Amino acid sequence: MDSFATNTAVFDSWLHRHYDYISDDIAIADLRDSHEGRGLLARNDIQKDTVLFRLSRDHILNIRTAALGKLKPGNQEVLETLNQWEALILCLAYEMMLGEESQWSSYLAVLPEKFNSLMFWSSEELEKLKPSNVLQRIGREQAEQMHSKLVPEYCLRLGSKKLVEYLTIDRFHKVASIIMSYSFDVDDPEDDPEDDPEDSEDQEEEVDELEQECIKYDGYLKSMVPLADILNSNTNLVNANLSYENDALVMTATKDIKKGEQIYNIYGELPNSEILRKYGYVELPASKYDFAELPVSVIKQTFVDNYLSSLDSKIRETLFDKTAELINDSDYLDESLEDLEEGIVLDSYEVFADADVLPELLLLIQILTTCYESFETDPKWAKKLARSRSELESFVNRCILKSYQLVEKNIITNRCVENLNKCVEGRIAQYGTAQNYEIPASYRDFDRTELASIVLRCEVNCLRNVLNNFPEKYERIDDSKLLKNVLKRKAEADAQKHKKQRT
Ligand SMILES: C[S@@+](CC[C@H](N)C(=O)[O-])C[C@H]1O[C@@H](n2cnc3c(N)ncnc32)[C@H](O)[C@@H]1O
Repeated sequence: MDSFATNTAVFDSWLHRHYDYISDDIAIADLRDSHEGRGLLARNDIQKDTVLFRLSRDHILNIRTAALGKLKPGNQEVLETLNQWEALILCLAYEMMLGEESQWSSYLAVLPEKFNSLMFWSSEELEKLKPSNVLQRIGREQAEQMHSKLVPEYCLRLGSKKLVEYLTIDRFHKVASIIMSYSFDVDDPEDDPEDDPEDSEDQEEEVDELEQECIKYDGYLKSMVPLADILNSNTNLVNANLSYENDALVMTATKDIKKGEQIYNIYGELPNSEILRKYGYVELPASKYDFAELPVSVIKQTFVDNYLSSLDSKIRETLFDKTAELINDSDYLDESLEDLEEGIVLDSYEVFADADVLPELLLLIQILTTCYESFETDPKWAKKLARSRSELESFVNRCILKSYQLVEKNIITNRCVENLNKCVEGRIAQYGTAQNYEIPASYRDFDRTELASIVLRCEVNCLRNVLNNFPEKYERIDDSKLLKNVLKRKAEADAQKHKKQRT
């Protein structure tokens, strides 16, 4: 037996000694051949709704059960002032430091030592993921800040000098990555809703944002759940679900499962970029929840490049920035779109594989199209607007109003669709050769270049979907009527001016 198999066997016997119930129809399997590490397989046919295993809350690892929480009186309270990540990192690192002495040593032995998640990619490797926005979500700096907050101060407050030495930055990244890919957010049975500051108006103002970020007020505990975390994930093949009962956690089959089939959980409705970032693998041929992102910078470039070519590029950029700022500050949109707290001008817009274009993206493009088609009718006037905020404001507000009234009724103009497509094409062009990468049909031991190419190609597919399958629910109309409407006042003012000049 190699150490992989020995560790599995020791873990399996630990599970059978400690857990309330484990069905004989499931077994931990060695899936290294298909590059999935360990996983859970069905040994016999399993019917939908069958309980696969049940484990008591005493055997999950979190601040309430971990040795660090019991090391000295008051540790529970100190841990509760931290956020979920900080507290569980300290608790899990402490168990790892204890090694054989840890109550979870058989479990710790089956946790990974090597990682493919993005935190462990070099900067050259990360370059291969350009232009995906996933690069903005790696969080190395935040992790380093967290490390300097916890080590040495909190290790010492919790009474462990040894943990200061043990928890080097490299170990910290490993422990954090294990938590990222293995932990569950389990409701906290000890949570007293009365303690929740959001429920008490008097307390609400006293508790500042930082304090609210601590475990005390969360109502759940980030926890390591042995066996539940042996399940691999598949957004398309998911056939099991973990539910939380009062004193136990229960894994149940959500579909009929055939003998020999793998039992899959789902780690979240995540696109391949996020699956790679957090878990270090990708799904083939795609995740059910894939999306790409259309940055507002691409929208700006598209409008700046395609309109008002007779004006200086600086003026064109200023005009876009001011127009976008006015759309962002619009009181009318604020009131009309109560659900959209952040407004419609975002840093980027998610473009999903199999869903409609986000309504806020469509509305933004329709408003910009109405503004820019109007500007194009009189570039000199547009140049003047770039300098006069009040004049630009009243015109942009008119475009907002008229565009909103259309989009609200699922009507958009032909030019709006053209502009949306140009923005999407502009984004696709940023993917360079990844546009044509062929996603392999089956899993093999992908290197990081291949993993990056798969993520990029999945994003391109989402973008192409907009070009090829624009939702039919939108009626398309010619732009002329809308333009005439928004330009009515300008036309009247222009006519007045001409009249004056003639007399
Ligand atoms: C919660 S663990 C699942 C158990 C894990 N396979 C193990 O051997 O410990 C999550 C990790 O499993 C692997 N994994 C999960 N689902 C996978 C899949 N569909 N394909 C490949 N690897 C997967 C990834 O390495 C991921 O970081």
